[in-house]
Amino acid sequence: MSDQAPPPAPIPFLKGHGTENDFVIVPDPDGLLELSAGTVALLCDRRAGVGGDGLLRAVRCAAHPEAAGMAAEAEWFMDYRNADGSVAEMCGNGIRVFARHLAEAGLVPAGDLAVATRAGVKHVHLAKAEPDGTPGEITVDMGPAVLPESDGIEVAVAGHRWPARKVDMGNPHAVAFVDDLAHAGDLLTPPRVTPATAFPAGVNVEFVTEVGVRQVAMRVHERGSGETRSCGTGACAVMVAAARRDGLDPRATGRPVTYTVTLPGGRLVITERVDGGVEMTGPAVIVARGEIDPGWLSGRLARGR
Ligand SMILES: N[C@@H](CCC[C@H](N)C(=O)O)C(=O)O
Repeated sequence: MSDQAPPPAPIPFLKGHGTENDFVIVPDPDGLLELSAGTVALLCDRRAGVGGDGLLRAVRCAAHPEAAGMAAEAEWFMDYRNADGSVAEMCGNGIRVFARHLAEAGLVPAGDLAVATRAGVKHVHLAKAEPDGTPGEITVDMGPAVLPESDGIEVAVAGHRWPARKVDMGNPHAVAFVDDLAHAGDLLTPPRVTPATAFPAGVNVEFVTEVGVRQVAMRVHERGSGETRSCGTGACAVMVAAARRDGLDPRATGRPVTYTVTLPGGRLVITERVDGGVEMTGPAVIVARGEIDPGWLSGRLARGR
C-alpha cells in the first residue's frame, strides 16, 4: 500500500461574460477554498491562467463570514474579486453572470432570486429564453445611486482633463463627460483622479459621450482590472450622472427614466425608478466549464507565479 497522499482534487471552474466583461467563476458552496489575492490574480491572468476581468466565487451565505448575516434573505454570496486579486463591493455584470451560473446549475429556481454581495442583497430577475433558445436577459435591482456633492473632482489622462461627478453604486465611480471617447487614450495606465482624498479606496473611472436622446456611450477604466469592455455598476453610475446632467430626477418628477448605455462589449438598458432604485438589464452567458489543475496552481504559487 502506498503511503503517498492522494493528488489534490481538480478545482471546477466556469468562464462567463456579460457584455464582454468576463469572469472566472469558482463554485465553492461550502467555502472550503483558500483564494488568496495571488491565486485570483494568477487565475485571471490571460496568458498564464484562465483569464478574466475578475473572479466570482459562489459560496453559500451560511458558509462565508462576510455573508452569514444575509443568509435569511439570500442563499448565495457573490464573493467578487478584481483581476489583480483585490476585493470589491459589487459587480453589475458579474451578478448577472453569477445568476446565470446558479440557474443553469439548477441551484436556484428559474425566475427571481436574491444574491448577497458586499454591497448588500440584490434582487435579480431572469427572463425566459427566446423561442429560438437565446437565453433571456437578466435584470438586477442595483439599489439607489448616491451622488454626493463632488465639486472640484477632476479626471486627467492622455493629456486631457475633465471635471467629474462622484457616484456611488455600492462601489466608487468618477464619471467624466467627454467630447470624444478616443480622448481617453489607450487607458493602459489608470487615469489621475483629484483630489485623491475623494476616493481613498481607489475608483472606477467612466468616460461618457452622448449619442442620442437618453442614449450614451462609454469607456471605463476599472479599479483593480484596467480598461474592460463593460462595467455594469459603471453604466448605472453613468446613467444617473447623465440623467442629472439632462435635468432629470425621477424622485423629483415622479416619472422613471430609462437610458441605453453602449459599451465596447455591448449594450445595457438602465432605468432609474421613482423610488430612486436603479434597474439594469443585459445579457449574461456561460461559455465554458473546466477544471483547474491543482498541481499547476500550487506549483506556480510556490514559485511566486
Ligand atoms: N465590472 C464590474 C465592476 C467590478 C468592480 C470594480 N472594478 C471595483 O473595484 O469597484 C461591474 O460590472 O460592475
